[in-house]
Amino acid sequence: MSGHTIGALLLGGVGLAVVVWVLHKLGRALASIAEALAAAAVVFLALWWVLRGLGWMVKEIISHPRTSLTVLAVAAWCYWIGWQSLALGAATVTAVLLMWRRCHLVSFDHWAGRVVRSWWQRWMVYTPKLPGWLHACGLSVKDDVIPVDVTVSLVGRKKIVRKRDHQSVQVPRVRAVKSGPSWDEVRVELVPGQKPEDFDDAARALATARKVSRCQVREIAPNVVSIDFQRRDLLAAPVPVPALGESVDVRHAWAGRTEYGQDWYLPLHGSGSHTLTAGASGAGKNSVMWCPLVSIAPAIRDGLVRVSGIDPKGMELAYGRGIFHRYAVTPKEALALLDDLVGAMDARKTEFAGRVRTVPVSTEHPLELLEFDEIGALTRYVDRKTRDAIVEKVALLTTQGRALGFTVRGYVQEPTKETVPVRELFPRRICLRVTAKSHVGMVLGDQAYERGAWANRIEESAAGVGYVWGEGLREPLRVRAGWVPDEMVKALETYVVNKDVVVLPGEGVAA
Ligand SMILES: Nc1ncnc2c1ncn2[C@@H]1O[C@H](COP(=O)(O)OP(=O)(O)OP(=O)(O)O)[C@@H](O)[C@H]1O
Repeated sequence: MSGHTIGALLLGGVGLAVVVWVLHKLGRALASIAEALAAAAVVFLALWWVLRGLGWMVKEIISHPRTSLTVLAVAAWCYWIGWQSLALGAATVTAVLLMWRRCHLVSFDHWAGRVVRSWWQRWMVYTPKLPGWLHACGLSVKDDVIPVDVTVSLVGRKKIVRKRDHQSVQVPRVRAVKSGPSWDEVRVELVPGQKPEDFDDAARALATARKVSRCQVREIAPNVVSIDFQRRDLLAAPVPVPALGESVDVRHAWAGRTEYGQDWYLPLHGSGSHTLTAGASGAGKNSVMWCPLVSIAPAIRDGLVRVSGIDPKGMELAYGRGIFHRYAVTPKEALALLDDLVGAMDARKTEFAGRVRTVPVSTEHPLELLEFDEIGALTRYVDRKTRDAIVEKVALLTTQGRALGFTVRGYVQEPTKETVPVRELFPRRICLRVTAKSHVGMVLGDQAYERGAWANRIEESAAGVGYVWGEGLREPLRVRAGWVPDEMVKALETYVVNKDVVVLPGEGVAA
């Protein structure tokens, strides 16, 4: 080998060593850059997820403040004070709530029960299950435009893929759930492409999906409907009049049952005793009239309560004619009866003025109870002079009668101002089944319908069912008057008229 070749080989070897060394350095520099980039990506991703998590938490706290704050409070309590005291506190609160529920079910349900139940129904029933039910009942909107995925490869080629198996489906979102004693009101927000009528058509299918007997749909706003499910109905069957005792409280006469399955009482004397009951034909107005009379039967027989009846149809009260101390059918007779009552009231006023503030009920000064059936027939459909006189007398009795022991109970089919001009003078109103939504407001006042008094939706088969509102009731209360069959009216008459009869009308009469 010549010296020239050896020199070239040596030079080549050195050159290769330099190249390897440069590559080695380059590799190490690239590796540390890649490492730094990877570390930065990990930090960035972690930060991104933390921020997303925080954003989600803030959103949840704002949109569900009660649930989130409860969870936070429980977690904080467990962390700072310990779970034992939390368990003890929870047990104490539960015991207090149970006692409250036992002592006063209606106020418990209004302030606590329905809040917890609404929360439970929303998160355990409607939020997880309603989307599936809506979808199954055809109340979802499918996005028929097939999604297109665009992929850009490294070499710049665009690849278009149409996925047929991932069609998106939009389902109405649950906005709020309000759970009453019998009904759940679930407000949902419609998605574009839907209209409230679609929900009306699917109401029966939705009831089946929820496994309840009834479902109704109400339009709340152009894009919000309330889907109402009836969970249970304690007033589905007629309410029999229970066996009543000899002791009677005319301020607290048994009248039927409430939707909570509790007894419903009406005052026939004192504050809030003048009562107007509205209901379409066959709504059960007569059971609202007869039932409290049955429960105060001993007081009627003993002369502590004197019942007068105005019966324009000449049928209903005539069936228990013997119960009534005064009785009128024609407008002329009605006016004479009212004149007599107003005269008695004036006499009592003269006798007691300045001596007592409320006349005590006694046999000398009995509670005068006027049952005015079909009040509209005499305050609208008679000649003007008689009508004005009747309206004037009823107004006198309702405005001055309370403290003097005079109570008026009127019954009307059509509760408009023209039919019952003295409507506002009755402090207590009962709305049985009516034919128009507007009648609910006329009887129970503004907002009654919005707050759940859906008297226009009561079925014809549910005679005696109605709503009461006001007088300390925060929400309209669904009630059903006790069912008084004809035999019981006759038994009441016999008991009142014949002093030898010892069997109370509520006993031994099949309901
Ligand atoms: N509380 C009740 N429970 C069950 N069924 C009832 C009740 N009240 C009434 N009914 C049924 O409804 C029918 C009609 O009732 P009711 O005569 O009281 O109606 P109404 O409102 O007075 O009608 P109208 O104004 O036409 O006289 C009764 O014959 C009875 O079959």
